[in-house]
Amino acid sequence: MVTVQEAEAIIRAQTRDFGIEELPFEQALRRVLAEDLKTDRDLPPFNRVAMDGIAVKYEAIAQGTQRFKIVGTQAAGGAPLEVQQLQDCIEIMTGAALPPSVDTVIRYEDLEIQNGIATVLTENVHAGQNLHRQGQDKKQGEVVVAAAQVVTPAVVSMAAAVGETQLRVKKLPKVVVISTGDELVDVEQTPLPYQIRRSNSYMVKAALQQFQIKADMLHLPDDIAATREELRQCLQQYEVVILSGGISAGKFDFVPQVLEELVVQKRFHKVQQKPGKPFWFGTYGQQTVVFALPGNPVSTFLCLHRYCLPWLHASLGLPEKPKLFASLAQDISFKPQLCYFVQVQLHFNEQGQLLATPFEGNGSGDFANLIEADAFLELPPEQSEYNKGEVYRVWPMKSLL
Ligand SMILES: Nc1nc2c(c(=O)[nH]1)N[C@H]1C(S)=C(S)[C@@H](COP(=O)(O)OP(=O)(O)OC[C@H]3O[C@@H](n4cnc5c(N)ncnc54)[C@H](O)[C@@H]3O)O[C@H]1N2
Ligand code: MOO
Repeated sequence: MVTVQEAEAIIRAQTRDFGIEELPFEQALRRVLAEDLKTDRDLPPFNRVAMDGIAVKYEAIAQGTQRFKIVGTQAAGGAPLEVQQLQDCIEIMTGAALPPSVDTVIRYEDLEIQNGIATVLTENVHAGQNLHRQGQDKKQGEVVVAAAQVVTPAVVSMAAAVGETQLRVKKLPKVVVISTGDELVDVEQTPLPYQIRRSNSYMVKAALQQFQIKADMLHLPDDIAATREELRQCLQQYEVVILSGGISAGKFDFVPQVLEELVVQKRFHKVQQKPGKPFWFGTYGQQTVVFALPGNPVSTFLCLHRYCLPWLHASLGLPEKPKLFASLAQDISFKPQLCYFVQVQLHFNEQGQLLATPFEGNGSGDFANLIEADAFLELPPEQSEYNKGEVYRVWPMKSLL
């Protein structure tokens, strides 16, 4: 049996690189960017008018001019107009490129316009106001989106703005998610009184969809020959195999034995933790990584979030996420010499501290509890009493805000 930290390090040492592919930027959402995006022009590319109103020479305002003759109107997208006289102005719209002959924009709310004359109603006009200056945000050639980050809607908009219509992104691995056990029926079927619906595999598949991975699904009956044959094929076809169930001490728990027969190299079996103690991890050649997760749904869920998703994150070239910590909101005791991943609900107090209130449920079969729990708090095995106010690492399963 390995410790949680050993398991983490062993898995981390098996980080893979799935390569790079090119995609139209509109299809790249939630993929991991594999190149820096640079601007082809300054941002903004010209002195951009930020308010609808008039554009004037500030010199006229400084000399006390309040009435300006309107000599033209410039819409956004229009070529810049010329303003020659000090008392002249143009009407100009948000998004227009400020002509070089003017330098200050006064918004309509501070004006009265009659018969082609704009009268300034405020004393409060500053040189260069209401402008978004050329290159103020980024200079031409500067990196606007660094590689190794997830493509978000903001990244898509930036790709569009700089004309990067094809993006280099990290390739996704081919993944199969496998459920095991004769008690499980597919979700379309009506279970007999002693059967249940498969749910783990859908949970794993859904978690992978966050990375845009479209995993295949497979179910294995409690039959050693079928398990062997199906796993043999999966090891050839997939880069990641995620199983749930069939790995502990039961008479039909064939998975570890079959994996070893198929020369999957066992990296560990059993982790000093609760839930998820029977977790099995191995590798097949250089290509395939096998996560055999315990079947109890909370155990599957914990192992997926604590080990598989961070491995995937690293394999896709994303930097490690900052560690999060929370303060226990009440005492809790746990006697076994195991790292206890206790389910908690989280909230921030008025001092901005993150507090974790244990929300334990009925053990690793109680996945209804996961709906209301926000996170797992990682309580180290050296202790059996954990006191209110002590700070521990927290693994959120939902957005914190
Ligand atoms: N004698 C021992 N028995 C058990 C031990 C042990 O150390 N000695 N460990 C227990 C622990 S801890 C866990 S966790 C489970 C893990 O067992 P398996 O990984 O072999 O999982 P199964 O026995 O196949 O299933 C356990 C449980 O989970 C349900 N399950 C499985 N797959 C799914 C799925 N896809 N969707 C929904 N539910 C699923 C299954 O029906 C069982 O109820 O073993 C303990 N036993
Ligand atoms: O570790 Mo098992 O996952 O406790 O139920």
